Amino acid sequence: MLELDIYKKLSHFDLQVQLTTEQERIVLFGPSGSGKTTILNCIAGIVHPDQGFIHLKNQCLFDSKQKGKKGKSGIPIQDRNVGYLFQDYALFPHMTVKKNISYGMKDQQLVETLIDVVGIKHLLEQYPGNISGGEKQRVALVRALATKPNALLLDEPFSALDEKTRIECQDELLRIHEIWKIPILIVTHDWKEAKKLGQRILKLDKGKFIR
Ligand SMILES: Nc1ncnc2c1ncn2[C@@H]1O[C@H](COP(=O)(O)OP(=O)(O)OP(=O)(O)O)[C@@H](O)[C@H]1O
Repeated sequence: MLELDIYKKLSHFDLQVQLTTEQERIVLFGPSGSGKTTILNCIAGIVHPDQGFIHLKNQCLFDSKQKGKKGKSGIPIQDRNVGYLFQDYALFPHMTVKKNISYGMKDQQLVETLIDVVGIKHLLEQYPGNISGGEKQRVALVRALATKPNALLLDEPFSALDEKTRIECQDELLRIHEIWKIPILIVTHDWKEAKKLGQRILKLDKGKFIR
């Protein structure tokens, strides 16, 4: 379960959102600069809310009411158990696909299942520089999940891909979520993608959810 209630002063407006979910795929949809990435960054621990709390699976990631570190910056990024997938893949270029995936891997059996579901077995010995954008994004997805996160954050994960590859990656994400039920937050600008992937779509404008 993911539960958050956060407030953060941004340059042009205040971000103020509340969200509770068990294991849904939630799409954050809104214009550029409305605060979508900041919400994901707060959950991941890259930026810190000014006030509020974030709880994930019985763990308090951040709580401004608590004294000390947890009240200021929350628990460190590496201890949050959150998978984060960016638009630009962020694979380690000097490591093979296999090494990239093994980095931080917690469950070998699960990783082997994911490699099968996503269909990247033939790429394991390749380096990121030698594989296509769609392949990189599949590898990055498996790598994000290999750490067995309690939640998955996807920031415009498929926007750089061509239509066909995008649809394939979306389908793979849906398949993965079927076998592995965790909260997934997806940022997208594509309404078609939002409707396909989101079990709930939250529209954001100037830091607030709107109807
Ligand atoms: N740490 C910060 N402190 C103050 N303001 C910030 C901070 N991070 C981002 N902002 C501002 O907050 C607003 C929201 O940024 P954010 O990146 O969350 O938007 P977004 O909805 O993800 O946009 P896009 O769709 O273009 O990626 C922007 O106006 C940005 O300049």
